[in-house]
Amino acid sequence: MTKIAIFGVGLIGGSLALCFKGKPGITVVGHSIRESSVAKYVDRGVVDYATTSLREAAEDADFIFLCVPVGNLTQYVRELSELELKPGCIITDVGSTKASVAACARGLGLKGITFIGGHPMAGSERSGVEAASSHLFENAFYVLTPEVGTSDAELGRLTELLKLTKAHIVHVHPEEHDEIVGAISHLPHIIAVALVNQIRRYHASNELYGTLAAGGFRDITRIASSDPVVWRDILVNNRGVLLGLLKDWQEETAHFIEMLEKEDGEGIEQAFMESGQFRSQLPERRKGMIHSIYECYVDVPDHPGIIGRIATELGNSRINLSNIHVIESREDVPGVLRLSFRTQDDLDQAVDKLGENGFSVHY
Ligand SMILES: NC(=O)c1ccc[n+]([C@@H]2O[C@H](COP(=O)([O-])OP(=O)(O)OC[C@H]3O[C@@H](n4cnc5c(N)ncnc54)[C@H](O)[C@@H]3O)[C@@H](O)[C@H]2O)c1
Ligand SMILES: O=C(O)C(=O)C[C@]1(C(=O)O)C=C[C@@H](O)C=C1
Repeated sequence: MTKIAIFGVGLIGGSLALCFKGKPGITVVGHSIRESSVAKYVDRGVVDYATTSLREAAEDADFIFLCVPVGNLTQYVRELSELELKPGCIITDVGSTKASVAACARGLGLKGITFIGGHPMAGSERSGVEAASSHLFENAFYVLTPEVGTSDAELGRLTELLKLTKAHIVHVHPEEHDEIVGAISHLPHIIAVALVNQIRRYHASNELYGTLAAGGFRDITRIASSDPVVWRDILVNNRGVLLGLLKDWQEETAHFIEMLEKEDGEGIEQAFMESGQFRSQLPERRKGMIHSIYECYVDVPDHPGIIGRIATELGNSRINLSNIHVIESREDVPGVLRLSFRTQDDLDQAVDKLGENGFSVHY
């Protein structure tokens, strides 16, 4: 029996657990520091069993996945290195930064066990085990950061196991990872949050800002709803890289200020042309968990029963709703529901159906 221990069964840990659980010869144990979380992991059927005991989860595990916020990773690697782990045990992590955890493991000079850093390039603005999905990693890239001394056999064992995620494994050096992922993931999160907070301030004196915010604003700001603690840790951990990237970002915005001051329409056109060309060349991710792509928003009067009514309308028409999320439910404003579907067809049918039933639906 292969025992896999998952520390932190949230969005990423829970999704990995779902990829492994129920596969022949595999037992998945979840670890949390909180009793209530342990019960939740088991209730939701994400793991075979769960415990708050670090020792019980780790001691006879073949693989240990650290899926806690980046700020807690090195502490776990240190604590695990002090335990009597199963010989050949592989410890890996899923943290969004790689240099610090790799340096920590390297510094410990682990004997009889191996640390291989990891980072699945898939996720969501949602968090917690409630958001976990066995499809999250399908067709995504999954970075591993093996060291010079990592044996091919150990790397092969982890790679073989990760086939269950249906992700594509790539090997990247930890420092190079942090530079690149800083640019394509961490910087965009900062920009999204800064933009939303800028508009939030304008909205405070005129609510039309929020009311009129449409597709463009929503498209660029989805990730501004990401988990504050997870992102605090990522940004603080990768601050060296990010400070450099933010200086470059200031240059980008300064360039726009200059073009606007000079009424340089040609320059603006050129900037849009170049960005559009580059973006269209990016490889398209044929995502397994496509539900987040097919979404619409429904304005709903704030009264009980409306979610049930919408779900029933769609169910009666055999339209498969994959997720429903209440975005705003204060008493003094109309609520907004975000409905997610797995296919464009389901989305189109839902928009028609809800429109026919008098709901105000928008993308
Ligand atoms: N969210 C994403 O899109 C994404 C994508 C790839 C990798 N990651 C990385 O995955 C890791 C987990 O992120 P997530 O999005 O699954 O977050 P999450 O909040 O959904 O899950 C985090 C888990 O860690 C536990 N936890 C929180 N604080 C803890 C602490 N102090 N000690 C022990 N456990 C603690 C939580 O109970 C939860 O089970 C992070 O390192 C993150 O950088 C996130
Ligand atoms: O799709 C999202 O919501 C994500 O934020 C996923 C995302 C990203 O920025 O692409 C976020 C953090 C990760 O470490 C990897 C992937």
